[in-house]
Formats: sequence, structure tokens, C-alpha cells
Amino acid sequence: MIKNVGICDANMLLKRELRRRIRSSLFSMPQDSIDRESVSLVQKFVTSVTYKNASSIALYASMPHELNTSSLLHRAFEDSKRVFLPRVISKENHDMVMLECKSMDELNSWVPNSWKIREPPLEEGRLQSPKDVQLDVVVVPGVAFDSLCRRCGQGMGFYDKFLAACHSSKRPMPYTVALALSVQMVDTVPTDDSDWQIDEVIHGKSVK
Ligand SMILES: Nc1nc2c(c(=O)[nH]1)N(C=O)[C@@H](CNc1ccc(C(=O)N[C@@H](CCC(=O)O)C(=O)O)cc1)CN2
Ligand SMILES: Nc1ncnc2c1ncn2[C@@H]1O[C@H](COP(=O)(O)OP(=O)(O)OP(=O)(O)O)[C@@H](O)[C@H]1O
Repeated sequence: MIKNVGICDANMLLKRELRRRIRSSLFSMPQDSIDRESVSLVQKFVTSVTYKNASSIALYASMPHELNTSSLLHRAFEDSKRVFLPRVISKENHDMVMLECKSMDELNSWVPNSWKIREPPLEEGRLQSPKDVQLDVVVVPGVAFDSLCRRCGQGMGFYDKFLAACHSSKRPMPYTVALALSVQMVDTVPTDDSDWQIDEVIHGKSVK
């Protein structure tokens, strides 16, 4: 018991340090380099069978110093995919839901939150996943990734809890994929039991 607590604490510290290091690299990357690399990773993803076969897909509206998802969002609407975006419900409880977004215009009409992320409003009639709709694919954001598909997120457990909820719902698990800028790829991401391993990381060196 005492030993496990020690391992958890050590992991937390390692993750915190990893986040600090990778965030600092991301913050020093010029926006046009982020944009260029993002477009090429998005291109790789949208030509995959995973994307082509998906009808409902969870994406995220990127914040500054993060892989730019704008070209992916445009493309998904063009391809008539059903797009879902995250909304944080409670920071304390690590609660986040995925809500449907119908168009780029709708997305752009939402005022960015304190993290500069545009989130769908929680309102009657707006479909939620996994409650109302089954997701085929979840594109998972994150700070750092490794080649064994381990992920270090922003540190609030939102995606880990969301994926755990998808797992407990009776529906089949969505395929989980991350797009990683080269500075986000590290040798080893320290993980523990609550971390969800993703199915695929698409990065500059991915062979597809
Ligand atoms: N674009 C995008 N949307 C997303 C996520 C994401 O990673 N990217 N999330 C994925 O979970 C959720 C939001 N989670 C976030 C959690 C923390 C921070 C953040 O910037 N936190 C600190 C850093 C403080 C620190 O730990 O030192 C900050 O407020 O500055 C941003 C988003 C839902 N939506
Ligand atoms: N399934 C879960 N249910 C409740 N809390 C969870 C769950 N998974 C993780 N957490 C909690 O969330 C906090 C942050 O976890 P962690 O450092 O793994 O976040 P992260 O994966 O980097 O963040 P995120 O998923 O938001 O991008 C921890 O306190 C952890 O216990």
C-alpha cells in the first residue's frame, strides 16, 4: 500500500516535469511551424482508413501552442462527419462531455474559455456522446506521447475519465488516435493504472 502511494507520487512528479518540459518547447515553437506540421499530420490522418470509415468523430478545438486542428475540423465538416467537441463540466470531478458541433460557423460563434478553447454550450437538444451517440473515433489531445501509445495530457484527467466512461457504457469502444508534433514525442511517458492507452499516435515518423 505504502509502496503504491510512493510509485503514484513519483509518477505524478515525473509527469509534471515532462509537461513542463514539453509545454516549454511548444511555447517556443513559432506558430507557422506548428501550423505547417499540423497540416501535414492532419493530411496523414484524413487519408487513413480509420478516418474514412468513421461517421462520428470527437475532435477538439485547439488552443494556442497546441497542434492546430483547424484544417481537420474544416475537413471533417466537408466530409459530412458528425463532429463532437469536449466541454469541461467540472474541474474538481474531472468531468468532461462530448457535444455535437454542426459547422465551423457554429464553432466560431462560441466565445473561447479561459484556456482559449471554444466549447459547445450545454443546452437542450444538443447531442452528447456516449449518452446519445456512439463515437467511432476520438482524436485525443495531449502534451506528450511515446511510440507505445502512452499519453500525458494537460494533467486534469478529463480524457482518462471520459474514455473510462466510454468503456463502461455498453457501446463498443471508439478508436483513439492522437496527432503529435515531433517535439511532443518522447522516449517514455510515465503512466499509471488510471491512464488510458490510446490506439495510435500519428507523428512525423509514423509509417502508414
Ligand atoms: N484543445 C483542447 N481542448 C481540450 C483539452 C485539451 O487538451 N485541448 N482538454 C484536455 O484535457 C480539456 C481541457 N483541459 C485543459 C486542462 C488544462 C489546461 C491548461 O492549460 N492548464 C494550465 C497549466 C497549469 C499547469 O498545470 O501548470 C493553465 O491553466 O495554464 C488546458 C486545458 C478539454 N478540452
Ligand atoms: N477515470 C478517472 N476518474 C476520476 N479521476 C481520474 C480518472 N483518471 C484520472 N483521474 C485523475 O485526474 C488527475 C490527473 O490525471 P493525469 O495526470 O493522468 O491527467 P492527464 O491524463 O495528463 O490529463 P487529461 O486526461 O485531462 O488530458 C489525477 O488526479 C487522476 O487521479
